[in-house]
Amino acid sequence: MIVSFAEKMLRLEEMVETLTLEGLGVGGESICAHFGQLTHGFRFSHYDPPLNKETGISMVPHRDDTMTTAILQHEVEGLEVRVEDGRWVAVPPEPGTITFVAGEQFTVVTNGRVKACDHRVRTPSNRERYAMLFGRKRQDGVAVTVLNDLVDADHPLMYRPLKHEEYSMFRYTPEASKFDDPLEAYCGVQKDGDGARV
Ligand SMILES: O=C(O)CCC(=O)C(=O)O
Ligand SMILES: [Fe+2]
Repeated sequence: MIVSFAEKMLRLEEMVETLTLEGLGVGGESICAHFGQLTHGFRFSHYDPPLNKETGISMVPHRDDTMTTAILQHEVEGLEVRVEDGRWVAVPPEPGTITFVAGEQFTVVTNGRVKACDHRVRTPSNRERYAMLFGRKRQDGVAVTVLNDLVDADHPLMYRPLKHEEYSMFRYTPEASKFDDPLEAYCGVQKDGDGARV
């Protein structure tokens, strides 16, 4: 059963990614080649009632290190996403709904056109909570690169190839926490006088 569920999730994820990439003008062959370099996995999460009853926060704001993450919330609320004006918006745990959040790898692939989604878990009702997550990311050993279709005179290359295993080690270091955007700091193409890492 879990295998057939995973297959369906994969098909759905491919559909969401395809629509997004096609919408940005990426051709079918590039999308196929990109999909050929991905892998996927499931995670199940259980949250005790939040330790801090006042804030209700049980997962701090973060960006995923995936291409995309599909999130299924089971009955109890919690997922919140940060929208453009900085407000946090709750995503209700409606039965049968799946929320897709873009991860940092998708920002690289789309040459910065799709920003990774800031999200967190906050459960004001202080209830125990379950969620299921289906993530898609680049296979180990294969760097994440910008899709050529998304680089042109109006959209210069924004990211060098991202060695994602190395980045995940850097990502949680004290050095990385100094940056608002550690991805940019790690593999952003150097702009005038800006101190991006090589
Ligand atoms: O539980 C959720 O709704 C989201 C969890 C999450 O963002 C994560 O595990 O990265
Ligand atoms: Fe997340």
